[in-house]
Amino acid sequence: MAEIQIPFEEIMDETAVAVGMMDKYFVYQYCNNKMAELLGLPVKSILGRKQSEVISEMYAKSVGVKIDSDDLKAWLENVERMQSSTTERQFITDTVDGRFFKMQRMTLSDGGHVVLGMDITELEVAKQQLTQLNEVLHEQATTDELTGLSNRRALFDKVTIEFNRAKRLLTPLSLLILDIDFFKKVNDNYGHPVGDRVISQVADVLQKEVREYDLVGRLGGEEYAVVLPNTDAKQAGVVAERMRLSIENTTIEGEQIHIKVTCSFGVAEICASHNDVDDVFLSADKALYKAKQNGRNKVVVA
Ligand SMILES: Nc1nc2c(ncn2[C@@H]2O[C@H](COP(=O)(O)OP(=O)(O)OP(=O)(O)O)[C@@H](O)[C@H]2O)c(=O)[nH]1
Repeated sequence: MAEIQIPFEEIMDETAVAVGMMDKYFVYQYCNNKMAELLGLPVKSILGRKQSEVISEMYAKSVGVKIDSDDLKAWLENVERMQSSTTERQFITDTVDGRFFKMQRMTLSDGGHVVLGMDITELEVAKQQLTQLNEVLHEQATTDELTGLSNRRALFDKVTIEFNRAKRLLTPLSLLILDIDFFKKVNDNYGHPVGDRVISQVADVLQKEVREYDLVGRLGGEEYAVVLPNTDAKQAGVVAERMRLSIENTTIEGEQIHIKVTCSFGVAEICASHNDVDDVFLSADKALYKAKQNGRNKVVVA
């Protein structure tokens, strides 16, 4: 059988894979065009030189692989330590000019090292765009457009998480439900857009009154809920009273309009008789109903 001659040089020059070979002292013995492009240096300035020298030149000229460190010496030592301690490693590296490469490094039986790199920039960029898009979609799915507060769904999710945690850890958890009093009159007297502004400004007031781990959400219309982890009914009543006063003292300004509104609050702390989140909402809702019955602009604790 005739011996097959494989044109390695030709293949290496045409392949999309970056290929570099070093001996056991990390001196470059081979480097194809694609690897030279990855390192941002000409082939002739790579061959016969130690990896550390090549990396230092790359760093000094701000080309090739991005080195996220101010301490090049420590960075190099770390690279060589890793290269000596493992026989194979895969990782993703990015370059100063914004490309991404999936790298594979192998130690050969003679102690030499082979480094392969595949340009995956398109894939990485698509992945980043997808992540950003997911964040936007998540934001849209959980945020109330008018007020920027959490929407009903996100609020229920949060209450569910906190409900389960509180039951497990035996810590208190309170829920406030509040509703703007006689809001229909605001719409009737000033129109729907002004009504929207009122809903939005009340949301701002509520948001200012809570701690960072509390959650204010809009249940819909002119109704809101506030989740207060680690808070018993007495403390929640104090928060609700503070919110009630703050809203009462706020004037909503617009073109030639100065509107004052009040809110009624229902407060419920979770207790043994609450089997699920719906039970807590029901208790807070009943308290809110009482607040309305008792003349509005009131806080009623269940
Ligand atoms: N501007 C505006 N109005 C809304 C929105 N959602 C619901 N509404 C209005 O809010 C009003 C709520 O009225 P009611 O449920 O009768 O309650 P209320 O007038 O506040 O009376 P009480 O709650 O009993 O004090 C209705 O007129 C709804 O049309 C909204 O997103 N924007």
